[in-house]
Amino acid sequence: MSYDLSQLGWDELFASSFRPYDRSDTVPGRVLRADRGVSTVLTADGVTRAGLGGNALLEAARDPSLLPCSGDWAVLRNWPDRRVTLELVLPRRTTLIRRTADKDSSGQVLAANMDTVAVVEPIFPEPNDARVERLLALAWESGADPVLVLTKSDTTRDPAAIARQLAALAPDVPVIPVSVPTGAGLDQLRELVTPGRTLALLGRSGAGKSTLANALAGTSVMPVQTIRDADGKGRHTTAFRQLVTVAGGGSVIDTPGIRGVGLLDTDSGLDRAFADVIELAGHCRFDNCRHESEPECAVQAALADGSLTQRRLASWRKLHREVAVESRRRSVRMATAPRRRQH
Ligand SMILES: Nc1nc2c(ncn2[C@@H]2O[C@H](COP(=O)(O)OP(=O)(O)OP(=O)(O)O)[C@@H](O)[C@H]2O)c(=O)[nH]1
Ligand SMILES: [Zn+2]
Repeated sequence: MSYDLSQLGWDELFASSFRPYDRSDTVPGRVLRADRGVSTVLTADGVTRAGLGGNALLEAARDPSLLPCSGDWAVLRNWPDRRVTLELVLPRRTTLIRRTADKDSSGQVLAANMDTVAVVEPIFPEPNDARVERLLALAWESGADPVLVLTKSDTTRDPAAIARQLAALAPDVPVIPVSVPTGAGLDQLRELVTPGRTLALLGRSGAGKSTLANALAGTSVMPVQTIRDADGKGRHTTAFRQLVTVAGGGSVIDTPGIRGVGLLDTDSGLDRAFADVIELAGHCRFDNCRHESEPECAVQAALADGSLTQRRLASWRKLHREVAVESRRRSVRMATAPRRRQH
């Protein structure tokens, strides 16, 4: 089998970062899934399983976020005994990364090198505004283009009305209601997985990510949970997660259904996700306006005329606080890390 890697997004830029490692016993490949220590990788010769090589282990010890993840392009090395090792993760162009509970961790990379991140939120049960805002901040932060996908649109009479409501929480983000059983909205998503393009799906467990990935891929390559709880929450039953190739080119990365996502310590994603609030704040009389009781505060004015909701402002403040706390934690970590290493 010979696979054309350009269908998966391999281009001149990735090729040039591979070149220094290009030897007779190395090949590039894209990570379909990464389990502890073993990655499933698609190369021009087909799918192969690779353990972590010495170099990759060293890199990961230095920075765990450099462990391979779905979507990574990597350097594989073929050994004379037919073993294959993953030696290096090539620099990522975009990275979907969340803060983990482990406070020493540099964050968990959920997916890499996607062009688009779909925040996947079900229409049934009711979409959760705060979750959508948080996931959109994470999606913006990744460097890829976000879209908001509202799944299970067949479960409500007027999905367009719900899409309009949610559009207010998603400035500059296309909102696409979809249904897998009826096929509604799927064509719009297919445009995001044309040859060379990668779409990552991000959303809570039961949101309908695997169902969507399967529908886009064209064949059922991932087991989908069949049990739907009475509350519509579903159960986390799928452990088999990966990047799937779409017939005709392109790929979809299905990320694990996540309960909570912590934001890391940068706020550029947050600023994009709350572009409406940032825009308003730019019109306040004082540069350092706290939007509380200052005179000529554009944010307070928007609250008064109803163009901004108290809920959204509170949500923005909450996420900002979270990022600030994480930022302080991180600087403390950085200050103490070298000392710790000496012991
Ligand atoms: N009616 C309807 N049900 C859907 C649709 N898409 C998904 N579902 C159902 O929603 C449930 C959850 O779908 P999954 O695709 O497993 O959700 P997931 O986001 O992958 O969940 P995790 O694997 O836990 O992360 C399943 O019972 C699906 O059959 C849809 O468009 N319409
Ligand atoms: Zn203000």
